[in-house]
Amino acid sequence: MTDQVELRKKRAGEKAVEWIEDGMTIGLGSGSTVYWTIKKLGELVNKGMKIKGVPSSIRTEGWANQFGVPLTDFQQGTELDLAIDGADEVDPSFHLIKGGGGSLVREKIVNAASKNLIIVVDESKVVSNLGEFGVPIEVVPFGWEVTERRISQMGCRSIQLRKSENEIYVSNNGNYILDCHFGYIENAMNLHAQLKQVVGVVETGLFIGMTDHVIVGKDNGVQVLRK
Ligand SMILES: O=C[C@H](O)[C@H](O)[C@H](O)COP(=O)(O)O
Repeated sequence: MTDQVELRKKRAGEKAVEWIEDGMTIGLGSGSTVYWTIKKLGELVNKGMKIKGVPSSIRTEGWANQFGVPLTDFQQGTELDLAIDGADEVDPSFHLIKGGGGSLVREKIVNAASKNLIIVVDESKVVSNLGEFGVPIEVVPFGWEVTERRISQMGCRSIQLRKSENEIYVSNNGNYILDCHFGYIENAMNLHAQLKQVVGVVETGLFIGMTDHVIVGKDNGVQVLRK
């Protein structure tokens, strides 16, 4: 990754803390852009801000611990005021493809539990149509081959079982991920609904109608997109 891309991610990630207020409970998304949010949030906590975070991945939990961001979980009747998360693609309706880092299920649970969702991205993630980036689909390992065949019959142009260093990638939930290219997606909500009907599918990386604001990191600053 170039320094310029990293700078754009940093700008977007850091900007998001401006929406965080004392006393809030925050959903902490996953990925290299949210890393900057968590780092900045750690600075604010060290200066006395009182917040708690609910992490959406084991990696995020590690960063929160590293930067001194206090954590909580859903067991304690937690209500999330705000969630901040990254994305792999954002379209003009703020529909998203997420899960490039494999955290889609926990991210969707955290984001759906939050009153508001802010997405932080570098400008390369803002697209006119979803679909260039394959849709990650988390599936139960048992019978994944059958699940894959069913999804292939749904207009999927290519489908790959995600691997990491030649081993099958296993999500934080113990599941596999299929990366599915459908070409440009005309109706993301329909596609998501159809995929969810397939036995063995746990969740899709299509996040529809959840996002309130998008913060875009650019070469010359940040842009805040509002609905
Ligand atoms: O599973 C990973 C998440 O959906 C990430 O939020 C997404 O992949 C964007 O990550 P990054 O900010 O590293 O591009």
